[in-house]
Amino acid sequence: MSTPTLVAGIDSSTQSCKVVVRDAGTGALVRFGQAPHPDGTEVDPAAWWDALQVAIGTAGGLDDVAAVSVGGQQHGMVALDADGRVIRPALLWNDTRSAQAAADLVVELGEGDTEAGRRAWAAAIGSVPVASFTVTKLRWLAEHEPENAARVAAVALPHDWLTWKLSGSQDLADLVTDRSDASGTGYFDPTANTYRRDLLTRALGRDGDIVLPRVLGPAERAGTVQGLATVLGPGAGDNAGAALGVGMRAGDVTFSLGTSGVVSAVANGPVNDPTGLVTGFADATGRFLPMATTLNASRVLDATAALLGVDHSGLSELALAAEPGAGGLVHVPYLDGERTPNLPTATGSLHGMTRSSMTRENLARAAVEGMLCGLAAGMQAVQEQGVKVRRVRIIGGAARSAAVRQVAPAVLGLPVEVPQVSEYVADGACRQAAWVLDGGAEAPSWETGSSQTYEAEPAPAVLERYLEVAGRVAAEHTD
Ligand SMILES: Nc1ncnc2c1ncn2[C@@H]1O[C@H](COP(=O)(O)OP(=O)(O)O)[C@@H](O)[C@H]1O
Ligand SMILES: O=C(CO)[C@@H](O)[C@H](O)COP(=O)(O)O
Repeated sequence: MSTPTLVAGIDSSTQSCKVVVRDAGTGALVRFGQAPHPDGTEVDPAAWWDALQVAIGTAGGLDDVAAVSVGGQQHGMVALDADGRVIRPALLWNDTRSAQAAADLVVELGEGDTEAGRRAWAAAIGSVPVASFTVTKLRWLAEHEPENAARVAAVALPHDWLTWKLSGSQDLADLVTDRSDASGTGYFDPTANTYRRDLLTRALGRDGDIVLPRVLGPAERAGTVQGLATVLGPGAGDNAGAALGVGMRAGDVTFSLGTSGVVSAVANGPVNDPTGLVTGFADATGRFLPMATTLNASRVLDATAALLGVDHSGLSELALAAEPGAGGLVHVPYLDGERTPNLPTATGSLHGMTRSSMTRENLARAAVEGMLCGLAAGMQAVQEQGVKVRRVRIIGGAARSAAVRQVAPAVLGLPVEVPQVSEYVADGACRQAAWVLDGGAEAPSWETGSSQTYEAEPAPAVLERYLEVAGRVAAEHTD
């Protein structure tokens, strides 16, 4: 029997680094490794590199792997000096300190008119920047750390930087990225497929000498891993990686429940939503990936489980023992501020507390419902951009929760599919690596694993009540 050609995919996500090794021909899983990332919203990229080394080691190394691609958390600002050194810890997608910078950039582009600014940004880059976007972090740097801003010679994203590190190059000119991740910077137009250097200059206050990673095509080679023959793929933002991993087609909507909660859909044409609820990012195949992203998903369940002194299965049992609507308890889970809706200074709140509603079961249920309602609202926003929903699938760490699987169809009023547990971002990166080797017009098709469909009696009152309470919370946090 001949030895299979192996490919590897990396997901350098918020909480950990995962490495998946698969058979390039069939997609069968061969090896896996994972290592944790430090907590916090600013992280020294060296910690990602260290975690990647551990995860690669656990996954049996890359020596026998023909190609590898890196998927990674989007938007994080990796600022490099002229010698290729990291200037300061990277500000992550969930760091909200640049919220004022985002508001300023919007109003400036609108020449003093916020609504005009939103329209102008949506037309320029397909999205209205909020604190998550790299462009706002650069403005924050220019305002708060001018000595660091003056040293910036190149700006990369987490996946770009890891790809570069794997190549062993220290030359800024060798930095590469892909269209999906570039589209989350705030200075890339995914329709024209060009950087908007004017917007970068507007943010950083410096002229066009900053090196930006070259944007590779969906299956273009980025070189090889240092010291090995392993080909490097272009990589992708994690959500575009997941879309490739789960095999999303038009009409498929995916809920990714990791640290972030993401509702995404594949579209053939661009989306330019001036409300900012939907970001018009690119996917990893040459299409588009409209998304609505919250700052609060799996960690809402983590925090509630810790509060109740249970593990994830205990939290599920409690939540499923409560009635839909949690006895009137509504959890608006803005525990880390919020991005969609854009309420960076908001905090979480519990409404409807009475002596009868304040049970452990209702607290657990309200956390699950609150997290899902935030995403249901995101799905409505995506639909308002003309996306037709054929099916909804749930992936990511919190998709393992029995309560999430069973409550989601009730909250959404739709059946939901849960693909078999897998690391879909790393799987998508693997599939991209196989595509790079194969060089075909489309990514190679792999046998998809089984999935389970969950149905429930629709409970529209849960979302209605959540939206009413969330509207009041938003009003408290809006000037
Ligand atoms: N059975 C479970 N129920 C709910 N949440 C879970 C479960 N298993 C893992 N998680 C949560 O999923 C998260 C990790 O998921 P992941 O998609 O890897 O996140 P990220 O991509 O943000 O790093 C953690 O917050 C973890 O506690
Ligand atoms: O900011 C976004 C998307 O715009 C997030 O989806 C990040 O890309 C992080 O993803 P996870 O690590 O939580 O999966």
